[in-house]
Amino acid sequence: MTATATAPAQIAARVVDAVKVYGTGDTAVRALDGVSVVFPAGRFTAIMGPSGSGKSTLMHCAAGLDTLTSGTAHIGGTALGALDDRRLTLLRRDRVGFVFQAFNLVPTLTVAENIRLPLDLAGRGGDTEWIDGLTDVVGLRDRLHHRPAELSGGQQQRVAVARAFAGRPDVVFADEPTGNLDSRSGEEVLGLLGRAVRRTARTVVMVTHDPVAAAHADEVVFLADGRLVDRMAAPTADKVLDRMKAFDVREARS
Ligand SMILES: Nc1ncnc2c1ncn2[C@@H]1O[C@H](COP(=O)(O)OP(=O)(O)OP(=O)(O)O)[C@@H](O)[C@H]1O
Repeated sequence: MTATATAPAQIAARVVDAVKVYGTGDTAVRALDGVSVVFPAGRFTAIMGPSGSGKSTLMHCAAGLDTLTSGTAHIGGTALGALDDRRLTLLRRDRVGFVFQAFNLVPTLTVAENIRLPLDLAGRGGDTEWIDGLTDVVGLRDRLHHRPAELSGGQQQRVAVARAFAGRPDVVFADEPTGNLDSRSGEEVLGLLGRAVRRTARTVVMVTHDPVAAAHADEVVFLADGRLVDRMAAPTADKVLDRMKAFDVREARS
């Protein structure tokens, strides 16, 4: 499988001056406090930070699952704030893939049907070569006619990864994709996310709290208190862990 004429633009997704406030008055929480970040196309980026630092909020707002209080979010060249609900739903369906901790497969459909679901929902036929290639990347060729309940957790998440890439999205957002998996299955899923990025020239943005998971990314962005505080290229688990320990020290002092 190779990058095709539909390869995305150089920036897959970005937010600029992103502010997200939940609630009002005394109970208001400033989950994002002026975050600007670019997610380059064809790269695997991990979002890390302490609990409550705004990782999921950033992902949800960047993916069009939630709206910003102020600032802008773009997928490719499209400003999400300019879209009405219907166009936002279509954008999420056609240009964004999702992988969640809980797999979220349709239990009554086979593996093959689950993988093709985004294309079928969009009424897009064809693309057999692409789906075939994806099936090989995730190593599920001999399971295509099984149902999710007949698969291990790791296999189910591999189906979810293939489904996320099925519609050739501009960007795949993964929220703690290994949170429900043992470490071996988790490693497999992370390895295949990296392979999918390299082999298909697609883009992955992954939220994780696990330094070992983050080390699979090309780059890690660090959030603290709703702000972007650092970026790290070519991460290793040890380097990421050291950076996270600095947050713990700072929190312990404050
Ligand atoms: N729907 C909501 N209503 C009110 N506050 C919220 C809501 N969602 C998140 N928050 C608050 O916003 C802040 C950031 O939350 P967020 O879930 O984005 O952090 P996180 O870094 O993903 O945390 P974790 O690693 O624990 O999942 C937290 O203080 C959280 O309590």
